[in-house]
Amino acid sequence: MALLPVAEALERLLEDAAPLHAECVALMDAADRVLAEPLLALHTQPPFNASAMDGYAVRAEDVASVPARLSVIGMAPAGRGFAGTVGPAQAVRIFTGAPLPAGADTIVIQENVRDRGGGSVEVTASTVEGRNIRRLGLDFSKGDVLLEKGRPLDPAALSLAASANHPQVSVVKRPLVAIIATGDELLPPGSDLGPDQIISSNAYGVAAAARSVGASALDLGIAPDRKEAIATLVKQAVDAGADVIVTLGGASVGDHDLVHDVLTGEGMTLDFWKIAMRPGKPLMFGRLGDIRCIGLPGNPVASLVCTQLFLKPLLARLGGRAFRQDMRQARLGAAMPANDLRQDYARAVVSEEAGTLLATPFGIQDSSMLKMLADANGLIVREPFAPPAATGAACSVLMLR
Ligand SMILES: Nc1nc2c(c(=O)[nH]1)N[C@H]1C(S)=C(S)[C@@H](COP(=O)(O)OP(=O)(O)OC[C@H]3O[C@@H](n4cnc5c(N)ncnc54)[C@H](O)[C@@H]3O)O[C@H]1N2
Ligand code: MOO
Repeated sequence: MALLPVAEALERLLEDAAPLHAECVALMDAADRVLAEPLLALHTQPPFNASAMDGYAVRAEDVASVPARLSVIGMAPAGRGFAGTVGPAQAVRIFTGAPLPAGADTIVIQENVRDRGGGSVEVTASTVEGRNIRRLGLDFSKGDVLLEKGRPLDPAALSLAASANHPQVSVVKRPLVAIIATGDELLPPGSDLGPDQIISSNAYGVAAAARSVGASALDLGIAPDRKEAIATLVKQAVDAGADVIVTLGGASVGDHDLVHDVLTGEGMTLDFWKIAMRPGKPLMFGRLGDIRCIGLPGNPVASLVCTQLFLKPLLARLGGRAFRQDMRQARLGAAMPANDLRQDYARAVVSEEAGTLLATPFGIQDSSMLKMLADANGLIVREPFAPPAATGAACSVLMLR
């Protein structure tokens, strides 16, 4: 099978990826979820003309010239409006958030009022009509579209939804990604390693990357290199309702690379396998009914680079979220040799020097080396067959953090 260009692979992966179905969640549990439909105001806010200050509700004409004597005829705290009407030379003691009493048109702040005793006050500074009043509907009116479909529910959006009287909201289901590691040599962190064994690391980074774009991750553990063992975990993933099954390792061409056979045996239709990319060549993609299956290469760096390039955009799309790689233009901090047919993603340290980004690739780019990936903050992207590039040449960088 010829190696598929990266852009084409991504296009095929995302081809019909649309937001998953909607579900209703309580507003208190809706943080960072994505609205599945526009959110409309169920009422008008404020629902009445309200005082914006602590002070006195008055008629502007009574305080046009100061000092002005007024008699206080009642009180209006927030939550308990004054039932009567403010007449000439009268005032109502009022507090922030209380409804404006009938007859009053202005709030004088208490700092500008002196208590004269016997229910009488003196206004010491003139106030323009309508001052310190929050008008009915100042914030929004019933029926207004307050938040668009696709909006992630950040703190301001959540409080707005609450103030528009929504106890729950319709949000896009979080995509569920089930992760299956494969390999006889793998043991979980914390194990005593035998002579032929290594620690299984890939699932941790893949799960974290999935969660960073709003997906839920289900780690199904490690299957040894036996078809039945891998098939058992694939069935568990299906039973768990996974939207995406990610396998780790076993995607290449070795005799123990069984993932393809198992997945097709379970009914997967292969879309593509092997792409023109380094690291990440053995990437596999197929569909098992509605479930998307991504076979990530076992080499740890390859699995995380493919996660960044393919899994994150897919999960974001299924979760109704926008996703964009953070691409920057930089100068090379070291010369790079001519490239072959695979698009290269070279781990690099990107720093800013006098307003220009400098991207310096690590000398060794072995795709087993996690320390170097953790030390890198960007990937220099080199097109297939790119000619040698000198220090200082322009380059594209995909920022990782
Ligand atoms: N003859 C060829 N050999 C290889 C090719 C090739 O084209 N022809 N491709 C190489 C490339 S590129 C990669 S990447 C690897 C990927 O192969 P697999 O996806 O089949 O991965 P495995 O063979 O299972 O494992 C490779 C490597 O990674 C380690 N590994 C696997 N899973 C994990 C895990 N969950 N956590 C940590 N490390 C893991 C595994 O022990 C191996 O060392 O194939 C090349 N070979
Ligand atoms: O994906 Mo493999 O590790 O290209 O190196």
